[in-house]
Amino acid sequence: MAPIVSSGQYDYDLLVIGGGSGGLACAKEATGFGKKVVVLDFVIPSERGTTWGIGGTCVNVGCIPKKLMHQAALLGESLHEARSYGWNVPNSISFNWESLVEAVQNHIKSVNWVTRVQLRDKNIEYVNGHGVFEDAHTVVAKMKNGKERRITAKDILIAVGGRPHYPDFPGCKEYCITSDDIFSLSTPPGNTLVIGAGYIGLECAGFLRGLGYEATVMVRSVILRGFDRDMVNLVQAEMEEKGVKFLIGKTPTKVSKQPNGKLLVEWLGNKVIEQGEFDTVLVATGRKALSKELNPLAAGLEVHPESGKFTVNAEQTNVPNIYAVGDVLHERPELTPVAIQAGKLLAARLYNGGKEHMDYDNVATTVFSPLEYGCVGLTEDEAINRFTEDKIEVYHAYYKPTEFFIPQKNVKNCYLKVITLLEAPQKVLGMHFIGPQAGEVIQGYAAALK
Ligand SMILES: Cc1cc2nc3c(=O)[nH]c(=O)nc-3n(C[C@H](O)[C@H](O)[C@H](O)COP(=O)(O)OP(=O)(O)OC[C@H]3O[C@@H](n4cnc5c(N)ncnc54)[C@H](O)[C@@H]3O)c2cc1C
Ligand SMILES: NC(=O)c1ccc[n+]([C@@H]2O[C@H](COP(=O)([O-])OP(=O)(O)OC[C@H]3O[C@@H](n4cnc5c(N)ncnc54)[C@H](O)[C@@H]3O)[C@@H](O)[C@H]2O)c1
Repeated sequence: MAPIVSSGQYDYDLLVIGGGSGGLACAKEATGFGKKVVVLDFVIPSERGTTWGIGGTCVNVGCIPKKLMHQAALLGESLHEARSYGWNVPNSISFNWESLVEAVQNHIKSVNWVTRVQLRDKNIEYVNGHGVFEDAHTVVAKMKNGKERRITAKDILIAVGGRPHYPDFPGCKEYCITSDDIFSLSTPPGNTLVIGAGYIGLECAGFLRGLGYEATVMVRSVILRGFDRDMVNLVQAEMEEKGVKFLIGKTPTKVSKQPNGKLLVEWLGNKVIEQGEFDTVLVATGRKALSKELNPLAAGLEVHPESGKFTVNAEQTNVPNIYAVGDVLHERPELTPVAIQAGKLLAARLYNGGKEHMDYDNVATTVFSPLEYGCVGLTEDEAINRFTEDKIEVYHAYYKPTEFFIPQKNVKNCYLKVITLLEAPQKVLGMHFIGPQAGEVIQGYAAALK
């Protein structure tokens, strides 16, 4: 392919900071419209020293390894169930953590490699450097070997995502791991305490238990804040039946290492300090945007004082030639399809006369708990608050997967809840589904709410 030349006074038409879901989607689309594009991607090692290749959070330390470990746990469950379907499964089935990590990491490396090939094929320049603003059209890429490169561009896209947040208590950064480390952990995690009861906390505790490890979730206030309460209760019930323990209303205060190598965790519960011993402590207390590391002031960029994220209007920041997509946006869902769609639509609007804007409402999402919970639209409480109770109708259905009966699996946590609006325009306001493959199923309904 002939090299693409930039159309103006700058080195590039578009400079993308962050080679993750949103940045790569926008870069690939823009180059398809004949624009000269450069992508900067750089991973600062985690507190434990973990690092990874191009592709961002989803590919390296997010959706992909998480989904693979979730699948490994489901397979273990199926192996045991297979006996009741006539399979002669030996009594001593064993699991090897190191083999799983190797398989997962090999898959990630293949995705990293394919991404680099795609960038080369599409004539997108990839710079493995950490981008820092010098002014609104100039970014300095700082390489691992200390070298620097000044790059100018007409448009700049910020797609730097975020990294795990560490709560402030003694021993946290020193002894705890995060989702950045779990998928490449070289030794089995053993008895694990997961601090935080959001998506990551429940998903990690779920697959660790499924792989045979003791797993405890420490919950500061509520499990899965913002999700439908009836459904969350079912997710919790299912996880407890599978052996996950929940410590509710507890806040961690200290982690220290014992002479035997175990981690002693202290927490505040019922006004007294309680404690427990674990092999691994995984912190999953939300994520922090990597916006301040960009030196945003140098470009005149404003960040939200509380979230530290960028507030945008149609993905445009307060500086007209600088845009942002993905996890770095204030009050937008931190989800891969959201980052990808926003990046693609932005490129189409900037470089191909596109008119379509990103719709951040009614985004389908799934919590990959052992029994998956997929949902789209409003929760029952949100629907009542918005429309009042007499204007909505809520349909409840227990769903009994036939395949659960032979191995005598509990069917009572499989559930479907649909919330509808009775008055015009009479529509579905929310759909919530817990059951096998809920993640795949619910995606198909996202469009139904439009
Ligand atoms: C454990 C886990 C599981 C998840 N599971 C799901 C899921 O099942 N489904 C789902 O939809 N979402 C999931 N997510 C969320 C999803 O991964 C993110 O929403 C998505 O990756 C955000 O994309 P992004 O482009 O905004 O940023 P990212 O994918 O995070 O990419 C940003 C990139 O920019 C790089 N970077 C940062 N600063 C700079 C800089 N100054 N210069 C150069 N490069 C820089 C980063 O190192 C990174 O490579 C999960 C997240 C985690 C942590
Ligand atoms: N399946 C998916 O789509 C998926 C999976 C994983 C992550 N994600 C995305 O990544 C984002 C981050 O996930 P997450 O689980 O880290 O965040 P989250 O915001 O979902 O949950 C954070 C949890 O930590 C708790 N917490 C916060 N500070 C604490 C403290 N100091 N002590 C104790 N508990 C504390 C919160 O109460 C909450 O329960 C999510 O918002 C989601 O958008 C999506």
